[in-house]
Amino acid sequence: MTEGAMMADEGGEESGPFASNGNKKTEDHDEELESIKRVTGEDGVSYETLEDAEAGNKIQAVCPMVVASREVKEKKKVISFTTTGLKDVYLWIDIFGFAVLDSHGKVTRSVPYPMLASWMIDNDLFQVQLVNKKGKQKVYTYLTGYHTAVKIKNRLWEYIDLYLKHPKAVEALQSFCQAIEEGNVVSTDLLKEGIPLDKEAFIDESLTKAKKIPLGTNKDGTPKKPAKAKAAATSSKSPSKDTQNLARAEAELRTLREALQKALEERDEAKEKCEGLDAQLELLQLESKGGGDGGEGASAKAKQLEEEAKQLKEDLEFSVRERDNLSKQLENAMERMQSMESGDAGNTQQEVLHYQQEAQQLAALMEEQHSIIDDLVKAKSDLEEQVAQEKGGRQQAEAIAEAATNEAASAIAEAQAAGEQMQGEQMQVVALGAGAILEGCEGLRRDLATVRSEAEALSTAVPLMSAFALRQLSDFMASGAFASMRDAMERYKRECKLRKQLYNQLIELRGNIRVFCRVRPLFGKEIEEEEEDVTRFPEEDEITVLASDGSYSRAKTYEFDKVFGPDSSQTVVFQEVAPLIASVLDGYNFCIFAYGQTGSGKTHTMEGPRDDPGVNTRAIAELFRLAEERGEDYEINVSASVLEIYNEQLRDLLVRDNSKKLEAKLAKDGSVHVPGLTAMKVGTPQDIVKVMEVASKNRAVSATNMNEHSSRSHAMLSVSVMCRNRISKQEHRGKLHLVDLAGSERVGKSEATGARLKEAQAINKSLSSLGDVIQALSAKKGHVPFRNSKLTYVLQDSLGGHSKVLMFVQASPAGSNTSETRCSLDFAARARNVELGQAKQNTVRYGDGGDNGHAKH
Ligand SMILES: Nc1ncnc2c1ncn2[C@@H]1O[C@H](COP(=O)(O)OP(=O)(O)OP(=O)(O)O)[C@@H](O)[C@H]1O
Repeated sequence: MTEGAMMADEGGEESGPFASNGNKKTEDHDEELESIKRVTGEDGVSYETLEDAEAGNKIQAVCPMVVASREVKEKKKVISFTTTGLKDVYLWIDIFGFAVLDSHGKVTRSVPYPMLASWMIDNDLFQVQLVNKKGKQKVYTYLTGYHTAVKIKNRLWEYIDLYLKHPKAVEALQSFCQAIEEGNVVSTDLLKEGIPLDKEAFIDESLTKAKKIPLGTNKDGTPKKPAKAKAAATSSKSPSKDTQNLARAEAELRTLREALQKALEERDEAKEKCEGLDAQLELLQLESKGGGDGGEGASAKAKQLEEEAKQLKEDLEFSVRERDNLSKQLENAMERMQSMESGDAGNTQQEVLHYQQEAQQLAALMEEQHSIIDDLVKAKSDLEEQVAQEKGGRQQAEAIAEAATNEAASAIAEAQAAGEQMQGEQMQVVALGAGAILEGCEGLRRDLATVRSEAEALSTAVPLMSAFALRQLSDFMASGAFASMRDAMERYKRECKLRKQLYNQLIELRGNIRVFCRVRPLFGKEIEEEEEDVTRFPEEDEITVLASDGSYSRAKTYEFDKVFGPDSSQTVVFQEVAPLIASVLDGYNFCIFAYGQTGSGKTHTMEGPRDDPGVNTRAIAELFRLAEERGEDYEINVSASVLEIYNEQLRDLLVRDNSKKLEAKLAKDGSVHVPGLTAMKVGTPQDIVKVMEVASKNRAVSATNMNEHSSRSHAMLSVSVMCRNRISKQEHRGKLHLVDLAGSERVGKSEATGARLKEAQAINKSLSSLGDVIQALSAKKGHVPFRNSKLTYVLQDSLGGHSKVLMFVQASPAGSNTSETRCSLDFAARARNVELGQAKQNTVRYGDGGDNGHAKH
């Protein structure tokens, strides 16, 4: 502990935070301390006091003499003190004493007190550990604002500089550094424990503090018990034990004081000796410099004395260190006694903890402020940069503008000069031009006369030439050449037809899905809004879709089995379907479905208007026509059912109450049945119209808006045909599915909410499942996901079960529908690649127990 503190205790006197020892050698010290006291206040040095002192600029200021290092580990290196902002600086400062400054900041006196206390600055936390006037160690924590912290820090650097300039301070500092080197430094904080630390432990302890861990750790580095708890534990002990402890501590203290006193005496003695020897040495050196006979002897003596002095100095240093150790032990003993007398230590500890908490909060705030300041600084520099750039740019622009102005001026001048010259030249040009025009007119007049005479010649030649041509033509037609040309043309047509037939046969064999594309005409609103028609038909059975603006930039051409343009009538379309219908009578399953976005004409193609029916009615009429053609030998039974798939539920559209739940079932032979679905017997083509009407009515019952509803559900008209050959006793059972799918553009659209969202999701699910099924079929995958939706499940025996399939891909020609049209055509192109395999005929001999009653009436 400090000399001063110890002596104050001894003498029973107290003189401020740093007590005097009453020793005559330190009398001056006492005075100095008194003067310090005036500005330091009762509790020790506080920044505010210094500030006040300086603000008045009258009285002397007191500052701590410190050694500090930004890196605690480099504590011994006290030379470089550069400041780089507070943020990342953990500053550990040890006070060696106090320097007294005058109003100009000059050190007038210094009072070195090595190892008196420690200061720590961590951002806005400014902590001072001092020894109060009772010689008791106390921690004072000052929470400062950012700017104050900066000032304190800067001030400390100033103090350090001043301190280092002061010879006494340097001396103290050197001994301190040496003490650190030798590992004899005792942390002030750990003096309480009376444990002298080695250098490493000291550094570790310092680092712990720098990291803001509550003050005080045990020797092994574990956190100490809070003082309060300690106090509580102590209070629970019996009073006699406390008394014993106190007595023991007093005895220890006495012993230590004695030892210290002895050490001090030894030191003073050694110092005196040393000073005497120094004086002698000086004298001898002077003598030896002066020369003479005795020079050599004197010089030898001087050397010997120098050796002695050196030895004594070392002894002195050793005793100083010894004394310091003893001081520390003494301080520790005193501390322990005091903590037994009062709960002060606990209070201090609590105080420290409290301040540390507040400090942490403030540190967080500071952090925030720092980042704001950093942002502001950055913004400022950005702005400055911008301003500089703009300045540069403006200067450049001004230079360019000036150059342009100059150029313009010279151009104007040149233009004026040229203008004047041109006026004369222009006159000449005009005169020349007029001459040329006159000449041209002359030439034209001459040409006109020639043309007139030629026309007259021709008017007489043409009748003669046409008579000649007619004669030639009749000769040619009469000749064999014309006949052979006509033959060639007919042969070509036949070839084409044959090729088509062969192709169809190939399709038939492979079982490819046939794809017919039909483009509807632009209608009403689209014409009004002058929408672009983006479809072109470059070749037969080819369609090109242009970009939405009608350009060929992203044109894509598709080839299908048949392509019908907007002018194609229902009759023309059906002509292509009709040949396939016969297969139903022969016991084949045939599925025709229409795919496309809403309003692309699916219903028009499949159902069509009453006065111009579509595929459904025409197909059934064709069935009856073919049956009739087959004559008496055949017995034909036709029945129809209409199924709707709405929101992934099956509905029977031939009954009024369609609340009955229907489920599709897959039979062992791979055919799909819907148990409970009504099948109506159809005897004539007109009957199918009635069936359609019933279905339409029942569909309308469950929907507020029929048209809207039709776009959001799939409708499937299934016609079952039983055709018996009375002679061969063969029975063919064929099925014709006619499917009008929901609008495909709903796939992926999700803006809908509530009921619409549910519908959209259901359509999405079923059509994407259809896509997956098509994909799996075209990739010839082993597993085809028919079960993923009701639609694909119902179509399983058409798409996967040796059925013939025809797909109508419907397209809108409007530019606004380009992307939907492309999607539909891409989908159809994929479908066209699907090879379902050769269709299977369902034939039984009805006399052999085949089931006849598959139709319900
Ligand atoms: N080829 C065509 N010739 C003349 N008009 C047509 C043609 N195709 C469709 N239309 C007309 O276009 C409109 C929309 O056609 P349609 O109702 O058949 O479309 P859709 O694809 O079935 O629509 P949704 O998916 O909503 O049921 C109807 O007024 C229909 O008469």
